[in-house]
Amino acid sequence: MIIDRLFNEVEKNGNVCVGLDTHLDYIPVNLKEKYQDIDEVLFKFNKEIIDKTCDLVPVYKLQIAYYEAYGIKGLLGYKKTIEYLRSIKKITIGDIKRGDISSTAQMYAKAHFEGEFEVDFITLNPYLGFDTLTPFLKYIESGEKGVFVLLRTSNPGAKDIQYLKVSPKDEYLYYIIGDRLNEIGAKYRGSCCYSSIGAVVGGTHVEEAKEIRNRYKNMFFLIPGYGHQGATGKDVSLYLNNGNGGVINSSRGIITAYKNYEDGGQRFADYARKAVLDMREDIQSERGV
Ligand SMILES: O=c1ccn([C@@H]2O[C@H](COP(=O)(O)O)[C@@H](O)[C@H]2O)c(=O)[nH]1
Repeated sequence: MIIDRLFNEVEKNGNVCVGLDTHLDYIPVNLKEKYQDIDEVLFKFNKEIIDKTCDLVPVYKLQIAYYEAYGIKGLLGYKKTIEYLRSIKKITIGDIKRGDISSTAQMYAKAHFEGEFEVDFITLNPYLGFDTLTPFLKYIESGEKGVFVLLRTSNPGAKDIQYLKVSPKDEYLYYIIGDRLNEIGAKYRGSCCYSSIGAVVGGTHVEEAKEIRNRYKNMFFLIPGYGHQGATGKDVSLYLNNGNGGVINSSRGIITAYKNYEDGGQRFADYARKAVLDMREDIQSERGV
């Protein structure tokens, strides 16, 4: 199952998920000058970062907005990147945050679990209701695909809706979501004991971390918020379980790390590697590894 593959990759390579949120402003001028087409610029930048980090990380996440924003050529850059990652057997997360009525969700599933934009995991937004997840289940059942559903996000506005107290137990709304996902996900657990239905849990809020980790023992977490949004190794470690059970995303903190160095433009991929190594150490030091 895909979740067992991810679990094993984490055992081998640690928890860092490199976020390829590739804005053209993040790409050094010297690289942009070499290629005419946007898809090539995006892909070449991503490829250099992937080649320099793939022995250190279990998974890559591409936030699709960064590619959609550049139109057809941008999406071609997305396609080339995920194809490359899959060709070197790295696990891919398409951060697409979709969620719609089931007839439309069926087409989202086809779009991102088959064909030109095929990835291993996608992110979903459950706020239209749990029936919106149904079209994805046949892919999850095949063992080849998984999803991360938004549970409690990393942004300050998470408090606006996700923290509303809801009857009958007067608990935060995100627990209602989590409990139901846990039930649905029980059918799709791998031998690692985690389900291929995982959750997105922002690492920036720590007060409820222990409760969330304990309550959802069989749920694998995608944890954004490290670095640029302020979460530290200590914060994100609260969402792990013996060093596994989650991957921690950093996008700007890794792909723009080169901007802190004078020779960064020439060596952006080396500095991305350094940022991954520093992040791994920061997380592992919390476990005393
Ligand atoms: O709660 C959430 C869910 C998703 N994200 C995504 O993660 C990355 C974070 O980027 P950084 O540059 O490391 O801040 C980005 O793709 C978001 O869309 C999130 O931040 N929080």
